[in-house]
Order: sequence, then structure tokens, then C-alpha cells
Amino acid sequence: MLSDWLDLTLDGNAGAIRTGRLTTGSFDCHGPGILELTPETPASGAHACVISAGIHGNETAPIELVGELLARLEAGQLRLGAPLLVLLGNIPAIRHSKRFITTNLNRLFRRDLSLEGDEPERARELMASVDDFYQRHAELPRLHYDMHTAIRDSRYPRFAVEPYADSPTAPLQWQWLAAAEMQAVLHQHQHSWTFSHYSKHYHGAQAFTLELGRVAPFGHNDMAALRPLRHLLEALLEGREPQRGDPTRMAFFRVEQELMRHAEDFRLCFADNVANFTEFSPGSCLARDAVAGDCVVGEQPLAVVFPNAEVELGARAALLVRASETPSGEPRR
Ligand SMILES: O=C(O)CCC(=O)N[C@@H](CCC(=O)O)C(=O)O
Ligand SMILES: [Zn+2]
Repeated sequence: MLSDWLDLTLDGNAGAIRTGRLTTGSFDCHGPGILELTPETPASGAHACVISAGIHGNETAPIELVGELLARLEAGQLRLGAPLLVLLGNIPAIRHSKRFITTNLNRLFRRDLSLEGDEPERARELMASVDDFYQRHAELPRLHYDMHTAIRDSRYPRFAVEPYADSPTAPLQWQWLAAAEMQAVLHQHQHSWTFSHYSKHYHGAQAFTLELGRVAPFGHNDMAALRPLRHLLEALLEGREPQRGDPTRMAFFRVEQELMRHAEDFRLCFADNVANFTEFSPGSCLARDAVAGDCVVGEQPLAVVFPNAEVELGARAALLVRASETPSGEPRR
């Protein structure tokens, strides 16, 4: 049964279900954590939808949200009206409640990836499954929401990261995200090789990383806060036009700089309880790195997002961001 898919996958019995029927369509398990749902009759407004969760294994709220959607589909409370690819990212890391096992999966989504190992192999499987899915539904507009939760508290607990790419974001997306009660949007200033970036860069999909509160164990997530997002996902999987909200209710930011960790001897100059989007004034020291030196705020204030001193050497230790006037990241005058 579809509602067993998550448990079977996480228990290592993904092979126990391969295909099945729903009242309004069918499903196929293409591999562990790779589930495709196909409607009997796609609705006229259908998108080819990818939703992914568990790219980081300790981020459980998105996995619970996927569980809610599948249960409602199976119970006949939702009618499948659009092709949907549901992906569970780093299955061993989910089992161990860890962000990753060997390396951060969400930096590996590039076609010229040359690394070997479990996470690179998983990135290749996930990229191939997205390629095949979008190719099978080439006539439909493409969408990908890659769902995460953040390590720290945030001044905007629910926010979208808009990957950098040549293809623009459709203005309608801001209305959908506002109705889903996303509170902020962060525009990326350069390629980042995340999963949402993959779908946008290589497939021209409307794609976002969605940050949905703070990391918590299974059963300890505030799922009520994610109800409006669930409504957006339900509309998409039914092939209905989602509700629209007012994008001016969201705060828009753009990344100015990536703070990288270069040295073993690296530390952030602020406490672990400093929340995402906290602003630092000119002259503030943000990080000390024995190789790169101090990172100090220049003439304009900067806010920090995803600060993490524990990242691998050569990896991003924070995004340094500023408020922008519009979704596409024009600076505030
Ligand atoms: O809270 C944190 O430090 C990390 C939360 C998280 O996993 N964020 C994603 C964002 C991806 C993006 O930049 O689009 C990540 O770091 O992979
Ligand atoms: Zn994450």
C-alpha cells in the first residue's frame, strides 16, 4: 500500500512494493525512495511535480509532510490529477538521524560530478530519476520543491531559497508561496549545485529549496504551521490552480557573499543561538579562519543565513545576505 512506502523504504524493505493502483491513478517505485505517481487523467492545468524530502537525514518535517500527502491520496481524500515524483534523499542518513553520512548530498547535484562514494552515487540516482521524469512528461510545465528544515532558529521560520539560473522565476510562484505562508525568499547570486538548482539549471523548472522551520526528531515537528504549504502541494497533485497570496507579505533578500570555511581552525564570532537573518553592523567580525583571515562586515550591514562552523573544509559556512526590493534580488535603494 502507498501509505506503507515511507516505512518500508526507511526499514530497508523498499523492494516490497513496486507498483500499485489508486482510485485515480497508479504508482511505480523506480528504486529506494523514488516513487512516481501517474494520474489516470491529467488535469488541464497539471504540472510535472517533483517534491523531495530528506536530502538531509535529520530534517524530518518534510518527510512527515510527504507521509500526510500519501495517506490522504490513498484514503481517497485527494484525487491525483498531475504526475508526481516523490523523492527521499539520503536514506542511510535519515535512518541515522544525521545531516549526512560522508558528505553533504545537497552540494553534489551537477552533471560533471566526479566524486565516488555513497552520497555521490545517490546524487546520480536522483538526478537520473528527475531527468527521466521530466522527459516522460515533456509536454508539461516543470516544478520542483526540495523541502528542508534549518539547523538554527530563524527570524522567518519558513522561507524559500531561489536558486540562481538563467531561467527566470514565474511571478505566479511568489503568489503561490505567499499563500503557502512562506515568510521570506532568498535569491541566490551564483550557481550552488543544490537539488533545486539542478532542476532549475538543467531543466528550466520552477524550483526552490523550501526551509520549513527548525530541525527536530520525527513526531516533534509543528505540522500545523505547514498546513498552508500542504494545501499548495495538494492543489498541485490534484492538478488544480493553487491559491494565490500577496507576495508583498514576504521579505525578499539576496545573497551578497558566501562565507567559506578554509581552515581546520575556523570559528564563527557569534553564538549558536543567533537566528538566521540576524543583521550585523559594519565592522562586525563574523568569522575567524586561520587560512582566509577574519571575515568582517564592510560598509553596509549584512545578515547571516545558515551559519555553520562544522561544515567540511572548502564548503559554505554561511550565506551573507541583504534585503532586496523585489523577488529577483535587486538591491534596496
Ligand atoms: O540550517 C542550515 O544551516 C542548513 C539548512 C539546509 O539544509 N539548507 C539547504 C539550503 C540549500 C540552498 O542553498 O538552496 C542546504 O544548506 O543545503
Ligand atoms: Zn537541509
